[in-house]
Amino acid sequence: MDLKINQLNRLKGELVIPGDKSISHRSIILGSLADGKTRVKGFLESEDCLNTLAAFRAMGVTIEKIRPGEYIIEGVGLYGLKEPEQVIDCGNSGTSMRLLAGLLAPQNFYTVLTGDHSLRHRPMDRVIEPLNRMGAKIWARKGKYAPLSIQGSKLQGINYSLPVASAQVKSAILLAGLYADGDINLIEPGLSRDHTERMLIGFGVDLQKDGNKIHLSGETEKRLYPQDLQIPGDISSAAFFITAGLITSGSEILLKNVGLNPTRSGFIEVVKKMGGEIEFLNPRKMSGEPVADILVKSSKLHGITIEGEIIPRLIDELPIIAVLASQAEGKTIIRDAAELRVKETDRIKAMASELTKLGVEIEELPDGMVVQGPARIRGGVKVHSYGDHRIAMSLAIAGLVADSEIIIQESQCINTSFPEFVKILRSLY
Ligand SMILES: O=C(O)C1=C[C@@H](OP(=O)(O)O)[C@@H](O)[C@H](O)C1
Ligand SMILES: C=C(OP(=O)(O)O)C(=O)O
Repeated sequence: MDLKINQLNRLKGELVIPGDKSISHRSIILGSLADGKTRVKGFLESEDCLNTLAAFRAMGVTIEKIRPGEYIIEGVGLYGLKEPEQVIDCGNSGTSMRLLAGLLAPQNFYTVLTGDHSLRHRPMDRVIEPLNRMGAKIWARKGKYAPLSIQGSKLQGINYSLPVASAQVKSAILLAGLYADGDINLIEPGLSRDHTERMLIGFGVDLQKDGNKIHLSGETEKRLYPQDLQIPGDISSAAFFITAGLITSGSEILLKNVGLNPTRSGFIEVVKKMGGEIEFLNPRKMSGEPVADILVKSSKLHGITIEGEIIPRLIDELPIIAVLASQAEGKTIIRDAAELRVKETDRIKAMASELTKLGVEIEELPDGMVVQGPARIRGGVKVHSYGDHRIAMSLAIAGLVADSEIIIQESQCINTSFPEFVKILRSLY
């Protein structure tokens, strides 16, 4: 489907950003494993999270929709999942596949996980390797790719230094660890999003975290207690509209209820460093996560260097940061972000090729990119999403400052993480 975007200035208004994708996945997983009813409000009804939800229904969990975004999960306890009759289809969602691989490895049944073309070409060996070391029996196409077949088995603990800062790998091991004989000791090379740790603790699991070290004892009997969860707005979705407010002239927008977990909010640090006018109102906590309303105004931005420990804390925001950089004075250099090459598409290559079509001077690095701003965005151009939701939305925001209409091809992938994106964008015209 083509998405047509026209120039837009003076963005005004109050936007409600939909629920966090990472937390929505985890609410279904942990709610299903708890003993009793968990109520979730603000659940993100995007394709990825609905795939996780469908997987648990297929494993015998009753999940009732009360109203949009509100669900009751009848948790079956750690040992109550049932063997699904069918292959589990994770669609486009790396989070679903990697977290489920960890959870399914210690069950007393057999499962097969598959996904769409993109997901079947993303590396799964990063979870298979540590899980098999714990005693899991997981087989993969070419040892690395989905479909994965998992024969549940008894697991041991593990001492493991993660080779990449990945919340999905960490979470897969912790979910497997709920069933393991022996301790789980993890060391992360850099801090990645810590929603799994916060939520496991919130559900009553005795987990210790000290900087980049995580300990889950194998001694204590594990049990998850049901919760009432309110999911904050997704900072990764908010980033598109924050950028829109910053780069269009005469704009002032308020984004309500945005999650500001420090392991996720590297994007905000980048905006401030580039000179963005951004304010935080009404700071509060929501289900153990820091949240605020964000006021953003059109700003004069300048280029910066983004590298090192901040990268995992803004990994999904790098495509939209490339757009932000295209409107900033001077050079923005992004390094240490080779992980972008193994997301839904190669996001370095995709942004470099599509922003070049729009007239931006952008150079691809093996682990990042260099963007020279400020660029005049060329109108009358067709760009491609590569089937990747974050590429599609980043290009749409670039279109707001284009000379004339641009067209984003294959834009339906936006439903992966942000089905309301186009509606919210149109409300600003
Ligand atoms: O755990 C999660 O919810 C996620 C972790 C990140 O992936 P990696 O763990 O591969 O870095 C991120 O890119 C993805 O969108 C969601
Ligand atoms: C990389 C992403 O998600 P996942 O890994 O779950 O497919 C994303 O949402 O940008």
